[in-house]
Amino acid sequence: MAAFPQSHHDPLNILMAPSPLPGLREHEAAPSLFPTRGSYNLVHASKVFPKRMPLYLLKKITNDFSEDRELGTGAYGKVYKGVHKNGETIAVKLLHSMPGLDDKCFEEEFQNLSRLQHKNIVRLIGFCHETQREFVPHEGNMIFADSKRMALCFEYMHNGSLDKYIFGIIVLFFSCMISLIHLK
Ligand SMILES: Nc1ncnc2c1ncn2[C@@H]1O[C@H](COP(=O)(O)OP(=O)(O)OP(=O)(O)O)[C@@H](O)[C@H]1O
Repeated sequence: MAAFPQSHHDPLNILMAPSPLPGLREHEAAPSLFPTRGSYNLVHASKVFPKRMPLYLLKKITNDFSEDRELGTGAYGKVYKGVHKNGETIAVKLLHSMPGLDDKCFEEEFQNLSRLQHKNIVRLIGFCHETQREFVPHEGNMIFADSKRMALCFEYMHNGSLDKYIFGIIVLFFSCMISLIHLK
């Protein structure tokens, strides 16, 4: 049975988690993302299940996906540092719109990532899947069209990604080799 209810009327509903979330009793339902009183721990709350994060919130915490918040670029999109007003930090991967990345593909990827829970795997803590109406250039004119924004939010890794370490180790290895050759 699908973990998410499918709706043929509203494509955004395909990612809406039922309430209360599976495995939780009514009084244990995951708290809202938005802090209502005191500080709210984004990362802790998402230990229950990745949460829907509205686009406006992701824009707010990434300074509207500004360049100075870019952490890196992968095959599927850019990754931004999102800093919540309470100081919590997350990594927001804003997916490129690309052929083949439809709602079904996004949902499958989301389901797979949600199931991955291991201390050595960066944890998915939220997602965003929204359609906005906006002016876009089209054949020399500006037209009003639907634009889909999809993002995946992960725990922020303070030390960056493993590939930087591997690259660092390779550089260190070759510098040592060159020093040894010079000593000979
Ligand atoms: N959770 C994170 N915390 C901090 N930095 C991150 C995080 N995730 C990604 N990054 C940064 O963003 C860069 C791009 O990450 P991304 O996962 O998009 O691409 P990738 O690691 O090349 O994998 P792929 O393109 O296959 O998805 C990484 O190299 C890293 O520097």
